[in-house]
Amino acid sequence: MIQLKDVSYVRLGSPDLEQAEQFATTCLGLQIAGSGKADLYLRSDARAHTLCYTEGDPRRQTVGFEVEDEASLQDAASTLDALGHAVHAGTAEEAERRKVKSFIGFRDPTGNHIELVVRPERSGRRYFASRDAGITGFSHVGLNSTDPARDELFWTQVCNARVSDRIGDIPLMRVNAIHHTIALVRAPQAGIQHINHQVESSDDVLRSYYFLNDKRVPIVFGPGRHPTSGARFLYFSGPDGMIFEYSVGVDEIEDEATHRPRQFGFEPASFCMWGSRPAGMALPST
Ligand SMILES: CC(C)c1ccc(C(=O)O)c(O)c1O
Ligand SMILES: [Fe+2]
Repeated sequence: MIQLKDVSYVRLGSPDLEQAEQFATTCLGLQIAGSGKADLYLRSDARAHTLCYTEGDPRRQTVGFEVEDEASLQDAASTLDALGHAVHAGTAEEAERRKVKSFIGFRDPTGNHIELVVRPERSGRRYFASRDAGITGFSHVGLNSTDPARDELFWTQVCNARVSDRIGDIPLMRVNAIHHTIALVRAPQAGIQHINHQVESSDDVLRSYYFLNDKRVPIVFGPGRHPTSGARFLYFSGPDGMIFEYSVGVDEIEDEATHRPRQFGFEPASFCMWGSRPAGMALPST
């Protein structure tokens, strides 16, 4: 069984790196960590980078997850290969571009590009962004799924993710004590459904609501509170239609052995207990 330790980074293709940089620094509140020929690296926490915009097709979206060590990576490659997933062994140059020691790439059953990485770089410098959004770190992703039940089996039985809760057929899955690191949301094709950063306080969520409104950044859901993780949240859209979420107060699963996933109905109250309705996200709004 593959053991995922944490989500590590997201790589997003973008035709306009300048626009991506502008949004990431002045709206989202990330810090530029450097740039390569066609790459823009951004930080949100102690890691060297957690988001990389790379010049190109915005449909090219990848999520990286950390595994323990080189032996675990090789085991993962064999497991995936045996299950019929084409596995790409990252070259030294590709690993350098990802600021990791080594990695493999494959697609999940929906076709999402996933990378497993060993020894992602950390930074000796403190994360310090020019816009103070209160970000404490990159925390989870929503992944599109053409068949959430099938993909849940892949993530739980092959990658050792555990379901913390379900909303309709959306599983919220953890890979460590944090309530969820991956959510699978039904969609017609592969892609990243949203990217979550944790912020320090509810004040940060509400401050950003007014700040982003002022900047004419489309707010697509919230401010609100998820009954599942308990987090207060705000979703807004960025370059190439990518949805970003700030949230604070995500539960931790205290007892791994006894936790039983709760089933919530596929209805607005299961996504927000305050009555906020999603607009511009493919979620139930009535
Ligand atoms: C996939 C959706 C929109 C969702 C639902 C619940 C939570 C949570 O409990 O924190 C999320 O973070 C979500 O993104
Ligand atoms: Fe989320």
